Amino acid sequence: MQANASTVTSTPTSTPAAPVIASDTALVLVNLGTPDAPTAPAVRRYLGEFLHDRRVVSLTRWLWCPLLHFGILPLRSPKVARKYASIWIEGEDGGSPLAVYTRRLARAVQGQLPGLRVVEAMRYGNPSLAKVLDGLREQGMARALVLPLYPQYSTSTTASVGDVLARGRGLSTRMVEDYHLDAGWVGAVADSIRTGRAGDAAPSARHLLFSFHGLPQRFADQGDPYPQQCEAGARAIAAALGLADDAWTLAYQSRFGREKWLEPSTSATLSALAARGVREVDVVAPGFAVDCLETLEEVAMMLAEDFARHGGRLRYIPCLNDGVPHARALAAIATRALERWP
Ligand SMILES: C=CC1=C(C)c2cc3[nH]c(cc4nc(cc5[nH]c(cc1n2)c(C)c5CCC(=O)O)C(CCC(=O)O)=C4C)c(C)c3C=C
Ligand SMILES: [Fe+2]
Ligand SMILES: [Fe+2]
Repeated sequence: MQANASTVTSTPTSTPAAPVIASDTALVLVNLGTPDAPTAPAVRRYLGEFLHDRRVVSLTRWLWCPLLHFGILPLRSPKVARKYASIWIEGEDGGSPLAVYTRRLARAVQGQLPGLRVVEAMRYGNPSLAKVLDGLREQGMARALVLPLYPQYSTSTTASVGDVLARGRGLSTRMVEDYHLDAGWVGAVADSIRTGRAGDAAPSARHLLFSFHGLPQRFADQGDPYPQQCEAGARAIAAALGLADDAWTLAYQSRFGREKWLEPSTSATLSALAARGVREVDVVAPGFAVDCLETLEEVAMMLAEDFARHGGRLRYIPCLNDGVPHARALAAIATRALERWP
């Protein structure tokens, strides 16, 4: 079988999904990946794989490998492991939130698409995308529609998933490139914000901060469409909520390393809002399909504590996770992509 990796961009439509029945086709939901345990060795394994990807860090290996192996991995892994421990989900179906919610989301999407095999995979760590594709081929599947759980396209994330597909795994593959303006997804995020604000006396009196994962500015300078897609998506969600321009702000979080990253940063934006006398802020993170270290620990814990020190109250609005609106939106995106795949 000839491997064939090509791409599909999601169109902004809310057409309901017609039932898909395809016994030789699988839908693979791919997320970034996460450690298998909240321990320094497990975090080191995961970060080691992630930070060796040239799509993520393109520095020459002569410079980067010594920095990574003798500085970043030994110093960062124990610190980050403690952060994971603070958000780890206990129990039989437990684990890192990113893994748990991705697993549950795949089950929820499977519930929406009974005629199709739906599986989850991770770009780094387990279950590895390459192994999942090999397993599907061994089970007799001929085609895999790959849906990276990144609403906005970036070379550091989406294109890196494409790299795995381009290596060829004996399956015919297609990838959904982005869905930042998909009407079903925009509506689901807007509804989650409405739900978060449901009990408020004056829901739109609170400021809404869209916090997206950041990226080195260099990526944007080289043509990565990520910031434009974050802006367009946030504008569409704000419009769906009927928010005035001064009722919301967009910012970027999770800076890593010394390079200049996209601005403004979420933490500087919160300080500026506090300085302006804004005391009530809702933070939503529509770049993250499911809750993870960057939302639960960085935003809902650390940034909320910082904002409280400024006298404010930060309310974190959870990601869409494994909720039915999310599963429906992704199922509709996948269905339309399959309809365009003869
Ligand atoms: C140069 C480094 C990084 C780039 C570029 C980057 C882009 C990027 N990342 C996400 C989504 C996630 N990142 C997560 C964790 C994370 N990200 C980086 C670095 C870069 N990310 C690091 C080092 C880490 C690990 C944590 C840490 O050490 O601080 C996660 C959470 C994973 C989890 O286990 O919960 C997500 C999700 C996007 C969408 C993106 C580009 C747009
Ligand atoms: Fe190395
Ligand atoms: Fe990241």
